[in-house]
Amino acid sequence: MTALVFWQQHKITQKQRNLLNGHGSGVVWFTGLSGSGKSTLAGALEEALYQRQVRTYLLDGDNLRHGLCVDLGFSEKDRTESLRRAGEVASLMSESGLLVLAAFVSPLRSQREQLKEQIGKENFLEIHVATSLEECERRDVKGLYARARSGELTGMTGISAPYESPVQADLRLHTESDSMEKSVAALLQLLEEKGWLPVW
Ligand SMILES: Nc1ncnc2c1ncn2[C@@H]1O[C@H](COP(=O)(O)OS(=O)(=O)O)[C@@H](OP(=O)(O)O)[C@H]1O
Ligand SMILES: Nc1ncnc2c1ncn2[C@@H]1O[C@H](COP(=O)(O)OP(=O)(O)O)[C@@H](O)[C@H]1O
Repeated sequence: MTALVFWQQHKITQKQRNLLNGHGSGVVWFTGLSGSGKSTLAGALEEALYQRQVRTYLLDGDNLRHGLCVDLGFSEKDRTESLRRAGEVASLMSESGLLVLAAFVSPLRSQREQLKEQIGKENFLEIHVATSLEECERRDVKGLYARARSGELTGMTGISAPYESPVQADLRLHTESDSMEKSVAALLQLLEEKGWLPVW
């Protein structure tokens, strides 16, 4: 069958937008159990970047599920589709020149590999928020673990659905031993090494 849609190559590139902004762009992808600290750390990093005059956007799984992914649940198939959509949005935002922070459980290695492919390895940093299940359950920020233990909630990541830790994350954060400030400093250093921060 002959193709019906064609890729339109436009003139202004990501690199040119980066030059205009004075900083690089890409996707900083936070993965970890519910309650591990993804949103908190991504939010703290975004504040630090704002102070450095870096243009950002924070994509949060919980928020996207109110709109773009409202039709999807938490089966493996639905999670994979939700992550694919989030990956497309993150990729477009990164191309547009933003430094995108993405906070999603993204539980399976195959899903994260897919995201890396979709977004492009050079535009992607994988951050593992490596908080133990015991600690996430102790925090139980949203009461989901209690509901999962009582049997009211099925398919809860870490309890009745799998979480596969990254083997080679670009950075692993330990919220049980390290302060938020220390984690944000490590993230900023990684972004500096990647060349995404302003040079001034
Ligand atoms: N079964 C189950 N498992 C895990 N999480 C659940 C579940 N049901 C609802 N929630 C809430 O949904 C948030 C995770 O959404 P994500 O889009 O990040 O998940 S995923 O990447 O598609 O796995 C997650 O947000 P965070 O706690 O911020 O991780 C929960 O608030
Ligand atoms: N060092 C730390 N870094 C990040 N979060 C921490 C830390 N210590 C305690 N917390 C707490 O852990 C909880 C993490 O919740 P949240 O950021 O919503 O996690 P997630 O987005 O992964 O579900 C918050 O209540 C936060 O205050």
